[in-house]
Amino acid sequence: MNYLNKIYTYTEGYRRVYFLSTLAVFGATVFSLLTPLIIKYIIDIIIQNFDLSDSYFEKSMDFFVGKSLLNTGILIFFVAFFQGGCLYFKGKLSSIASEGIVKTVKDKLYTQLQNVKYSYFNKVETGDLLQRCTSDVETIRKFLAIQLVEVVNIILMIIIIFFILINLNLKLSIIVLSIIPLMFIFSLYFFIVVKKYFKISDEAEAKLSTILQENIHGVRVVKAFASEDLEIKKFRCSNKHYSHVTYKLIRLFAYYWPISSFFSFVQMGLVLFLGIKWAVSGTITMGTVIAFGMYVWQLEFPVRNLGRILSDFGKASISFERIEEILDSETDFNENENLKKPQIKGKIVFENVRFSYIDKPILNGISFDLDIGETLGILGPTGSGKSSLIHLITRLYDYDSGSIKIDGVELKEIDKKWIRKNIGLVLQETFLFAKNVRENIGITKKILDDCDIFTAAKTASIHEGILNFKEGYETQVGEKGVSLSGGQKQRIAIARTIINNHKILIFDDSLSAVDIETDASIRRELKKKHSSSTTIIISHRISSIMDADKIMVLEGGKISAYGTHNQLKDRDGLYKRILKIQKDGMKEGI
Ligand SMILES: Nc1ncnc2c1ncn2[C@@H]1O[C@H](COP(=O)(O)OP(=O)(O)OP(=O)(O)O)[C@@H](O)[C@H]1O
Repeated sequence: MNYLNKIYTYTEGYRRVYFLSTLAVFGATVFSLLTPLIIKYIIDIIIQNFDLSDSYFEKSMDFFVGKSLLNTGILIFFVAFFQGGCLYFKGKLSSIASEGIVKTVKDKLYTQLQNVKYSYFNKVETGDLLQRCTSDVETIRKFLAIQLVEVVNIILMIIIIFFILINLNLKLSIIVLSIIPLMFIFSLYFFIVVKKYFKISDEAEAKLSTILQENIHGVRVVKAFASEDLEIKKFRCSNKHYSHVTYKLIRLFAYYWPISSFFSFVQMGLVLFLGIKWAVSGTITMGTVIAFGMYVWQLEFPVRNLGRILSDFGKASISFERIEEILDSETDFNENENLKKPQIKGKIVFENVRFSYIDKPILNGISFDLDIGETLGILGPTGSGKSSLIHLITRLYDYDSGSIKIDGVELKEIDKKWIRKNIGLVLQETFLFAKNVRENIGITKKILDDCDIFTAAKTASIHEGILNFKEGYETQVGEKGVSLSGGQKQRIAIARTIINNHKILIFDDSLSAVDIETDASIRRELKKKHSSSTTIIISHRISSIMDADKIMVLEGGKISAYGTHNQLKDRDGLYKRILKIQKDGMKEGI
């Protein structure tokens, strides 16, 4: 029930509406339970002309409607009208409350996903995350809007009917009501069994969404490798597992309904058999038997539905746990930390920096320094730790030991958001948003200024290219728009980064998809317009880094060579070898 406490915390701001909706439930329940008593009054007092009993209800009826059938009919009409009114308000108010609460949950989820640690996304699958943010949230909405209110309704109904039946006839009510605990225990047992299967089913559905999402995302790779058959097989296997689990759930429900029907039939059978027998012998009135029958009938569906609602409680609790897992995950930003927000000028000093992913050592004693406005080129084989190094500068990961200072301030003492806002990073993988080119370039700007956008695009050597698009800067990119070449996407991503005139610029292999000439032109423009920015360029292409003030060769997480192009070009080692390979390749026109 811990999750109920948590849900309670989310109801803040909507508790009054929820309370009013509970009152409406109460009203609807009370009105719905009046009808059988009125019918009993009609049969016993109006038709059979029995004497009034001691019951307050019959005395009140006699006072208000007398023995008139017409007046009683009008009363039934009003009871139905008020019951309908209460049901309307119940639906309306519980929907307002549940929608409001779900909105809060969605806002919290989205904010949390923006703030979770960068490393969080290494261990979660996108399909699973999407499922948590959509169908799990929907399960919570249904729980709050329908099931919770329904449970209150059923419990109220059982309590009120219990008191009415006891007052009508103690013996018959004990026999009839003794079936309810059996039904409840059965429902509870069912709920416990089914909860396990709901979790398995949710996980299977998430797996299926992940495969689907991955496949749609990577459809080009699948087609290029002609691996459609393999993908279909993978999907079918997952789909089979999902339908197997769902089938198990359906089978469990298929057992549930006949068994709970059996309980209901026994209950109704007892009322009819004993009630009519006692009515014939004159122990109770026929009106009482009919009222009993109506109450048992009224209870039948809610009590039978209790198991289903309880099982949905199970589903909601699983969904809630899955949502809580996201909300409880560690975030990157701690408001209480009160970290520094120094003005960033661009001096970077690494001293004996070591870093590992959990227990996998990646960087081993990295030391170098960069003055304001200097350019560092980093070269190294795949997996040597180049990206990891720049992830440390932006505090996407924190170093284990050693020191990184930005303008003399220890990096770990600088606010993460602040440092990221002050560093322009072009990532290795280019991602563009499903917006137009103009919006993509200015996505980090509050106000889109065309002049800034054009300047950034010109520096990234993409301005002319954009103007050649049919709709120019208004051209949609991303899923709905035209397909851009890899180089065009990279250059838009570069423009998006440099538009902010950061004092530190980092390019993580972000010129790999452009030709050598464009690469040189972009670097020339950068030097001209961002000469005061400290720049780090990671590249596998010597020509991209040869003009840098300093060049670092990274091998196996260690600096194997450090210097200028002139110092490294003749020194034995990786740099010289790659230079030769690339020179030879150019000569051969590769
Ligand atoms: N999130 C991660 N968790 C665990 N290991 C990781 C993670 N990211 C990278 N690695 C590992 O760290 C090592 C260095 O990776 P990194 O991305 O820094 O290399 P790189 O030099 O940038 O490679 P490339 O030139 O291919 O981009 C690799 O062995 C990689 O497998």
